[in-house]
Amino acid sequence: MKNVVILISGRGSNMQSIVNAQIAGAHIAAVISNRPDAAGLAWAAERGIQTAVLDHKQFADRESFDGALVELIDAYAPDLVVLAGFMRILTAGFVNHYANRLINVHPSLLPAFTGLNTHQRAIDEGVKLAGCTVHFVTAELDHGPIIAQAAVPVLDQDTADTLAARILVHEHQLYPQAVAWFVAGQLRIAAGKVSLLQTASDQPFIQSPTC
Ligand SMILES: Nc1nc2c(c(=O)[nH]1)N[C@@H](CN(C=O)c1ccc(C(=O)N[C@@H](CCC(=O)O)C(=O)O)cc1)CN2
Ligand SMILES: NCC(=O)N[C@@H]1O[C@H](COP(=O)([O-])[O-])[C@@H](O)[C@H]1O
Repeated sequence: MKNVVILISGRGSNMQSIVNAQIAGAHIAAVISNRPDAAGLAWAAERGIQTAVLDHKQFADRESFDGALVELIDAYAPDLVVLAGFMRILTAGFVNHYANRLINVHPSLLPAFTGLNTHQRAIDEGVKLAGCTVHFVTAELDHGPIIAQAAVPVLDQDTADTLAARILVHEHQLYPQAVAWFVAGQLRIAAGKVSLLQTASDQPFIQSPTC
């Protein structure tokens, strides 16, 4: 079994999709939040998953928070650390400690729209395709090697909320799949690019815009 630690900051819907996927070979060792009021904590605890809070506001700076977060996470002997709606920029020290075993889901088709407020920015720019990206995390924000993406059409009448809701459906499919590939040892990183080692049991994973 591979130990998976999931970091959240709020409702944790992506964490829930990963837990509900019951991924073969994955043990959800803990759900950790930087926010004491994160709704995902109660959801996880109700299902017997260990939870913890490390409030970033209790620390003088990023480095001290990240150092304490590493200590907390490492207590669960993680093979994989999953950022699922985790809303803190992590220091290079943290990212390097979990090199090639730290992933994130970002609500845009990276490299477009790094950072926050991605859906409103996509609408404001008039793009016709938006979506989500699962990637390995590097020190440079939202620029790590891409594992998988899902594209979603932007409709004329879309608001940030309607677009977010449509993309979230795909996040909830893409992220558990990416975790399953990692746990199965099917992901390889070379020269900043991720390749998927297919296995006989794999369904062809079609990554194409949904129209
Ligand atoms: N070093 C890295 N840290 C993080 C990455 C990354 O790729 N490299 N991904 C992010 C996730 N993320 C987008 O997917 C993201 C999260 C948070 C922020 C941000 O600006 N956070 C602010 C606080 C915002 C808030 O509390 O609401 C901050 O940290 O000052 C941008 C992008 C996770 N970390
Ligand atoms: N930059 C990070 C970021 O914006 N992540 C986004 O937060 C939303 C809530 O996630 P959740 O429902 O899993 O908590 C998700 O759409 C996720 O892509």
